[in-house]
Amino acid sequence: MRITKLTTYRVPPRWMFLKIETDEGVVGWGEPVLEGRARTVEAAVHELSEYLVGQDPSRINDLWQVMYRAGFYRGGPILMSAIAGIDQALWDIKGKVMGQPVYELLGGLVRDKMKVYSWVGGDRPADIINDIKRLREGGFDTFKMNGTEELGIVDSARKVDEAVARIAEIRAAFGHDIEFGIDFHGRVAAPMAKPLLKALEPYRPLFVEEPVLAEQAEYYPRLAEQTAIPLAAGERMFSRFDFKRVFQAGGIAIVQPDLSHAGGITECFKIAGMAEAHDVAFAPHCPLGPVALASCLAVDFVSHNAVLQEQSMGIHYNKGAELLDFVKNKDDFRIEDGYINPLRKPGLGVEIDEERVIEASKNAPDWRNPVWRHADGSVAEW
Ligand SMILES: O=C(O)C(=O)C[C@@H](O)[C@H](O)CO
Ligand SMILES: [Mg+2]
Repeated sequence: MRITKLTTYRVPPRWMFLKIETDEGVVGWGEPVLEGRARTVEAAVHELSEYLVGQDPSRINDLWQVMYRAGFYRGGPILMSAIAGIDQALWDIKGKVMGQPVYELLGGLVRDKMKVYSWVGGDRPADIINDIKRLREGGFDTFKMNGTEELGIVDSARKVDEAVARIAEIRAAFGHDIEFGIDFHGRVAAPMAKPLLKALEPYRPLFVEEPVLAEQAEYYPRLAEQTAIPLAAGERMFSRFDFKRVFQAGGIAIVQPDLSHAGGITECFKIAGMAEAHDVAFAPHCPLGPVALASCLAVDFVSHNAVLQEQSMGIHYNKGAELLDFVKNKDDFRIEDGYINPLRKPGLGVEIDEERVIEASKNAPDWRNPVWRHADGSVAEW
């Protein structure tokens, strides 16, 4: 079998699908995308296709190493997102050729179902209580929300109190009948992470995500020393080589690589293993589409330390399309009592509605995250 063609489709809300075709008619789908930089990743995918067309798609490990190493420069969000989507599509092809779901090719199930969580509250954490009430009716009991709005490198006790008040309100409304992670989303600088974590401590969130920006990872062990709240990070780390420093330094209790940003299934399966060796939980980041989610699940179902899976149903970013709009086998993604079952069809287990993808790709938006500014006009982390 040989790879014959790579086709990319940018689609709403902010995703991109990759179709890899072969000379034997087997097709694989991937989701190479970096939110807000879809066209850049698209260019990277087509540059990398020079290594792929004419090659045997079954040699995923060799193709991965060529894509990672042969271009001299490596790593980072763009190249690793491009490699990620290509890797996903190659695993999809391999599973279809062998008539097996990807998790079988990785050694089989370690669990019967996977716990998922849902976002509440949007960019500016508001209306969280009603969101939680609505989603609980759908069987969810685990959530994630933004912890703050814009926050200065050093900011007021009032801002800290506002952030904490929202969390206190949730605990007052639901007690510990629900669990939630608080995403600092890179908005909190090191000087404010300390007081904010301290003030949140009494409410015992399930985790605090990106307590500081990934480029400030040296603060993770220091912050972990001062708080019992499990710290989580990973969506802005892109390979084993980024994560190894975090494992060596300690401080992170949950790693959250994104299967569409961190080199795909081949790379994230290895990251999950590194995490397990360090007694760190694995909870892939996935605010994206169905192929990204299916790729996460393929690794979740073979990783003992996989604990939680993000999924984007109803997420505030999904304007113009929802998680399963481009999927034919929607039922396979059913969430019951906050859990999702393995996707048992061969490959990644996603049946893409190609006609719908092609139609939607004709006027795909160039999604961008907002540019936030502080009161003084300086750029604020979004
Ligand atoms: O889902 C999360 O945890 C996020 O922090 C969302 C963020 O990654 C946006 O997708 C960036 O555009
Ligand atoms: Mg996040």
